[in-house]
Amino acid sequence: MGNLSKQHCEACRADAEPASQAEIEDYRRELPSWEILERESIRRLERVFTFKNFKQALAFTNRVGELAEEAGHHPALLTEWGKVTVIWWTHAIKGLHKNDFVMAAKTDEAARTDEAAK
Ligand SMILES: C[C@H](O)[C@H](O)[C@H]1CNC2=NC(N)=NC(=O)C2=N1
Repeated sequence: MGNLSKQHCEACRADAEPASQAEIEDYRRELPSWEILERESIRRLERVFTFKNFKQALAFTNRVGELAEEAGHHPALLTEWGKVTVIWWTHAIKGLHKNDFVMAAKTDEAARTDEAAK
């Protein structure tokens, strides 16, 4: 297990460097369940978490929302019955920054300590 989840987000600035391909490959070794998808010409990190019901999915959504507020870095969250889709990207650079990988690792950690998440 690496240390991405223990790191902190830097301020999101429009002139921030996007993650390089080599960095992305390196970070993804710690994030095997995340996919990189391109939507509307923006690369994003996406993972689906599953739950037994809507209530557990909503509780996890709120936990991820708290992490986002603590970090000042915010995901797209789609809460459905038994399922939460979490998508990270950096609005300021319309792409992937190290912050997104740090937040994906924090999301995984939240799921690991959440009995209900699969
Ligand atoms: C002012 C405020 O910190 C910025 O607008 C932050 C808020 N949260 C953010 N979240 C994400 N994912 N990308 C950003 O560029 C971003 N910018």
